[in-house]
Amino acid sequence: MRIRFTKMQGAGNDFVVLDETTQRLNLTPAHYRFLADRHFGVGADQILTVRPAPQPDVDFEYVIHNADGGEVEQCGNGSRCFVRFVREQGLTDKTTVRVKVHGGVITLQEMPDGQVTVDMGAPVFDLPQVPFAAAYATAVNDTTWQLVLSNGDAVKVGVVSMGNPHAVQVVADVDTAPVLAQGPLIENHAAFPKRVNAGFMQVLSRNALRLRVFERGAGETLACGTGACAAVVTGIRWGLLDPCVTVQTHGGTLTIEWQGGDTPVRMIGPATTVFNGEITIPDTL
Ligand SMILES: N[C@@H](CCC[C@H](N)C(=O)O)C(=O)O
Repeated sequence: MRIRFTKMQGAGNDFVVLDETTQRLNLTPAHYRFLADRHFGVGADQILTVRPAPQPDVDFEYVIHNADGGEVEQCGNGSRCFVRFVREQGLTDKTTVRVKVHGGVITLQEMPDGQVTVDMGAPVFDLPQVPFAAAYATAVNDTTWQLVLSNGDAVKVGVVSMGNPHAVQVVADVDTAPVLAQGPLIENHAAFPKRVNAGFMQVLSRNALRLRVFERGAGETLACGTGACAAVVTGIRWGLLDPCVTVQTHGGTLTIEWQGGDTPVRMIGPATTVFNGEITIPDTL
């Protein structure tokens, strides 16, 4: 099967974007893994598939698959690339677009300077909704949990859903933080029945932090948009951050705003088309 795709990136978190607005491609998890493969396919952290609106109050739906082929609920950097894609491909001329993803409905706005602003909705702390199984952790206080990892490390995390699950910890220095050692152990910890994205944040000031995220189903990425939202929300709850924070990642900078409570998290960041292409998916997959 030969398919067209667009390669995009947002702060270095990279995507293969597929257009299913007129016809379904009927791809399998093996096909998504092939597209994401950096040696045999195109290479991407996630595959984004754009579909027609499934309900009257949105403009489109898009579906997210991680590099491991699993379908997930939300993708912050991907959502900015999604809106750039539908505008560049002539699928809409709106600058404000509402889209349904598995994790809810989000609103995106392309700004005159090319940045994209996303209303990510309110963070969810209700443990069953994250989902988080508290029986496998120890409560430190109302907003902090201690997890014991299978290598014996004990880590203190904030747990939040931004449509997808996140566990965030504070580290002294992201450059030396044990992201690759602890990331997979946190991702697969029994407290997270759907696995989790593991964030490591270094607080620089009340308005700036550095962040690395070991993503569920993708490993460490250059940036994670929902991870940036989760880190800022956690830092605000812990009294470390003010409502507007610059998040520095290995792939670029995002601005995250949250006024607390049930208010939505706002994310501002870049979205770039890298190239358009065609690829043959082997029949053997
Ligand atoms: N890179 C994304 C998050 C993609 C999904 C995540 N790996 C998950 O499994 O929830 C972002 O920018 O938010």
